[in-house]
Amino acid sequence: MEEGKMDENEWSYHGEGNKSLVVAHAQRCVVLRFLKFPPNKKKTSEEILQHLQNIVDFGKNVMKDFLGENYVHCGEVVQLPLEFVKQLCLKIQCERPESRCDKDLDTFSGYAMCLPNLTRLQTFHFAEHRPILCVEIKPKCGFIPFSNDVTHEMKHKVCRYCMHQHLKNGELIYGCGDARSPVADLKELAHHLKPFFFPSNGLASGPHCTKAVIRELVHVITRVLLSSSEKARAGALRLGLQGPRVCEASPFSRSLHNQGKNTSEHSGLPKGCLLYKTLQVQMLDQLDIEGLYPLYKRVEQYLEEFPEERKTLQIDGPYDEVFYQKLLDLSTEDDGTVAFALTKVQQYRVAMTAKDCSIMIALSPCLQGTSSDQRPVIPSSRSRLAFSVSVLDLDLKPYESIPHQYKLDSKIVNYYSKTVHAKDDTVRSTRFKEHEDCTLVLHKV
Ligand SMILES: O=P(O)(O)O[C@@H]1[C@@H](OP(=O)(O)O)[C@H](OP(=O)(O)O)[C@H](O)[C@H](OP(=O)(O)O)[C@H]1OP(=O)(O)O
Ligand SMILES: Nc1ncnc2c1ncn2[C@@H]1O[C@H](COP(=O)(O)OP(=O)(O)OP(=O)(O)O)[C@@H](O)[C@H]1O
Repeated sequence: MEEGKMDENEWSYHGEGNKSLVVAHAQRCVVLRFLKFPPNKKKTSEEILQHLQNIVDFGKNVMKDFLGENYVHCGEVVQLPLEFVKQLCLKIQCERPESRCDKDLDTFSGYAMCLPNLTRLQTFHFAEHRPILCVEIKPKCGFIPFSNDVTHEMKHKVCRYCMHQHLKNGELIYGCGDARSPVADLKELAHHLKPFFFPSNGLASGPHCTKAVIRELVHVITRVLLSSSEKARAGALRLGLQGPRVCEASPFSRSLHNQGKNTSEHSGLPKGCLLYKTLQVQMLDQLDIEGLYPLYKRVEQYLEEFPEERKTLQIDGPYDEVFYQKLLDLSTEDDGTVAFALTKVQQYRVAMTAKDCSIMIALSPCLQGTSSDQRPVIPSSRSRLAFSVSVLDLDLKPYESIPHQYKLDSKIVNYYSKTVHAKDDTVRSTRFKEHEDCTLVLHKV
């Protein structure tokens, strides 16, 4: 990146989450990712640089190994002219959603991360002039807690995600049970998808067509998620599923029940695929927050006595090879040491990170008669689709968030048990229609 020649007009607002904001370059397939902070919580430039460097190191030394070289793009920290950042911030402000404006873009340090634009196919450095369909999925937690430390029976039946949605009072959209008819929205979605999936150039229409196109989207995404690249290995972790396999509140559970099937002893995911690897990292949360919290307090007590040890314990980095090697110790035998407690705390932070990452899938039709340039392809009814799959938002969750997670966990389960589960049967039977063989549940962003 030629920092001296930065022009804000070449960059446009791309998206943002709770902690960072992303702008994309108009021609080149790169994005800049800036940190965001609440207005009264400014950090020094050194702190921001360290934070960004930690994100890059964590991706390189930990996540690349766990998830696979091909899926993780760590990027690099770049220093930008302050004037460019200020002008860019002014330019994009009007495009930011109001709900995200409680935090400001960091315009003081001049540091940001430069990453490949993962909404593009990863083999091209410049924007291509052919349609790209991009789907971002947040694969929240993929297992039900199996830890013996879990005290709330409900946590063995219903997953945290399903329970949490009720506490958030989020509105379910495109779900089968909401008051509005999703038909018009689904029709519009299908209209946009037809050029990618429908054999007759999107000219056919009607409810049957809408359903077929959306089913094909789900089919293609599933195939991409279950695919393995040749280089993909099973990953460094070997954690087996234990306990109940499927969330009782999910449509998947109902569908298995209807088919008279039991939940399987294993995840059923191919070992080289990204979903399997993501699940393995999520399962580093072996003890659940209920088993982890006392260990966190053990570390805290030690740090109160020996605050200078915080650095040696690598609580705030560096996230290097030593940090990585310690994560591989899967033993759950507590010998009462701070070392054991620390390993479990660090594994929990990594697991929470994997429970909050996103998977970006970019799909583009292969032109007829051309080779796929050695890119992976997936067949669809209209043409073959070249695709790339990447993981993003792999920022290690902070040590400080553990007490919050502990309190939140209790709040989520108590709320669900008291307010929802009591009247659950009626709600569930109306929310998810029986005999639906594909369910697309989208949430407002
Ligand atoms: O608590 P959850 O499971 O709702 O996850 C939060 C996410 O909510 P969602 O994925 O929409 O359910 C939440 O995402 P949104 O802001 O809702 O887009 C954040 O990713 C948050 O992480 P952090 O505090 O920014 O590090 C996430 O918080 P933690 O992963 O730190 O719990
Ligand atoms: N390298 C990238 N290429 C393309 N789009 C990206 C890239 N990185 C992030 N994005 C887009 O920007 C959005 C916000 O980025 P990101 O998820 O990293 O933000 P965050 O604030 O860390 O998220 P969270 O709310 O989960 O904490 C993503 O959801 C994605 O749509």
